[in-house]
Amino acid sequence: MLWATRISNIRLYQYHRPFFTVPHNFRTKLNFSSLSQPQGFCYLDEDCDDFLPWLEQKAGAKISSVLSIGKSAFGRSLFASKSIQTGDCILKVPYSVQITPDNLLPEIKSLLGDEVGNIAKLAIIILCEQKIRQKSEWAPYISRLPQPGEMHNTIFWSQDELEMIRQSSVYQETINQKSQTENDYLAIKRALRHDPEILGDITYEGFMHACSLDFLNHDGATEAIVLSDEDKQDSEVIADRDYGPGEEVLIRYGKFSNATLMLDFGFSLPYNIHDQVQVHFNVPHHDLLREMKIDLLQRHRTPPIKDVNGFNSSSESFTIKLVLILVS
Ligand SMILES: C[S@@+](CC[C@H](N)C(=O)[O-])C[C@H]1O[C@@H](n2cnc3c(N)ncnc32)[C@H](O)[C@@H]1O
Repeated sequence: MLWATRISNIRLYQYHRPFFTVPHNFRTKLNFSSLSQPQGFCYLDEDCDDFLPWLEQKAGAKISSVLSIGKSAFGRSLFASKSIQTGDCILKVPYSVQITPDNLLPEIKSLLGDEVGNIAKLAIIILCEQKIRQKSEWAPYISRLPQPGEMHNTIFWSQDELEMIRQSSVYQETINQKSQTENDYLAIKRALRHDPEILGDITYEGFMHACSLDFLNHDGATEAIVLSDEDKQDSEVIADRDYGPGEEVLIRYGKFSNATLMLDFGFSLPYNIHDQVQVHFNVPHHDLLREMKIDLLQRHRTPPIKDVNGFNSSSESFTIKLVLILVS
């Protein structure tokens, strides 16, 4: 599902997805952007030649007449197949070909308690479809999902790798996310214990992988938007500028810091205009400069970008864009 993304506030790829796997309440405005390929490389992905025709047949409507699926340094990507003008609708995806928690089979839905959230429900759908392989009505999408080794979100990092970021807030967020995923997995196993064949031998690793499926390459520096229209029941992508044939077209997952991109999507950007660092300070009450330090921190803090992870803040935690050097 080349363009599927786990879209949370966005999420999703983010995540996140023609045939987006989208928790319904996560459907939101998407911003679409473009990065020209300075190296001019655009490899068409012949393995995906049948994907758009399949999707259009399923939707009973044209999805895009100006995009092709290709490969770039970011993996599978979208390219302009012909000239595109600013304001053109590049992509129109009816809700009917977007996987959402509503696609969960009623017999499974009725077994799950409220504690199972939308991302976990999407994971169950993906696992069920994977289980029936070519019989799945989503097979052309499911078979193109990234393989576990291709995913670099921090929840897939080994403990040794995580140790390298222990000082960062991403470390704790990763631990929290792992524990949430494990709780979801156990809740699902409990709920389906009387019908174990529904999911087959679902392992925690398989579940974790399905939970993280996102599809769409990201460029954070764009103001162009795509709207999901509840009345028209579709999601549209509007070009924010002109494109020449062969230029890569990217979506903005959200105004995400590198910490969030690393946590949720497994990459970070060298120049990220939305980057932020959350710093926890402990300014002791006996510190003679306490007031001055707190005042400095208050004045230079920046409102944290509200993103999908909701990195926790406390009165002693400040989100800054500038590096402050405090000398006591
Ligand atoms: C939603 S998928 C997009 C499709 C993906 N390229 C593929 O081959 O299936 C998201 C993944 O694409 C890659 N990606 C997307 N945007 C990127 C970027 N700006 N820089 C590096 N990797 C990116 C990351 O691996 C990310 O986890």
